[in-house]
Amino acid sequence: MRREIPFSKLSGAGNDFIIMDNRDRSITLEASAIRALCTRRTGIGADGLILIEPSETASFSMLYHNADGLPGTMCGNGGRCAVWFARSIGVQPDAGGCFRFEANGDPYQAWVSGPETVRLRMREPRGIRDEIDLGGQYCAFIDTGSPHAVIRTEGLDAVDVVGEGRAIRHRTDIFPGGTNVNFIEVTATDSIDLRTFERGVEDETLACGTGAVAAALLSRRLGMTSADSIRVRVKSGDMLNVTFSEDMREVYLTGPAVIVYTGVVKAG
Ligand SMILES: N[C@H](CCC[C@H](N)C(=O)O)C(=O)O
Repeated sequence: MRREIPFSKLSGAGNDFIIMDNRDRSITLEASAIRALCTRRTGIGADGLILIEPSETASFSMLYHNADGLPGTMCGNGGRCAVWFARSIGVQPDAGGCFRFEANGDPYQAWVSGPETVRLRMREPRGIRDEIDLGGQYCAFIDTGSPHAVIRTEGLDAVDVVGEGRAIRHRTDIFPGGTNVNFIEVTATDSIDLRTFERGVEDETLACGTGAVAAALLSRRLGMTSADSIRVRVKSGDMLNVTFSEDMREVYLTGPAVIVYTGVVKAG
């Protein structure tokens, strides 16, 4: 039954999310309803929809859906926005200022590190592949909570992110579950520019958190950058920061998380 559901719309460096408090588990949304809410012009419009749910092991559980209405894998910007939203509805950090939540069965920790700024400790990366032949073009791959192919370019503005990204996203012969596709341009030994084609949104988004982490880690691993703290400028023009230990097991993503507006929507 359709009912009035309060929500907030958040932007994590331009990656935007509808977030709802479902700690009482009263909200049930079919994939088609989530897709309609995320559709721009006819819905609220967002790259994804997040439900904040109860958790037995942490302060809350983040249930993330892509704009296509289906549950997604980890969303880094969504995680940062979920923490900022949770704080706005009264969720308290521990004595050390740490917010603990779970997502996709993994534990996450986050801290408010500045005004409208959240720092998130990411899961250990997996599945690294340094060089994959796409047929005339090469990419690297890493799973930072979500699967990401990373391609180095020169002249990032001119790249056909949607056309090329979509083709690589569907190379299920190489990436069985599909993949997000990131195009990077190295701008300094500690900075890169990034544009991402997102699986589940099926379009270029203005930012991607797990993609920024993937791009930063692989740029360092493959010798394109040489710092352990990388500035990643995303399509919106915002900066994400990715900091990591030498063995890349400890990885942090930091960037803006802003409540753009709050409202009430009829859905269900
Ligand atoms: N935008 C997200 C990634 C969502 C992952 C999703 N596109 C998928 O592959 O399921 C982020 O900030 O990390």
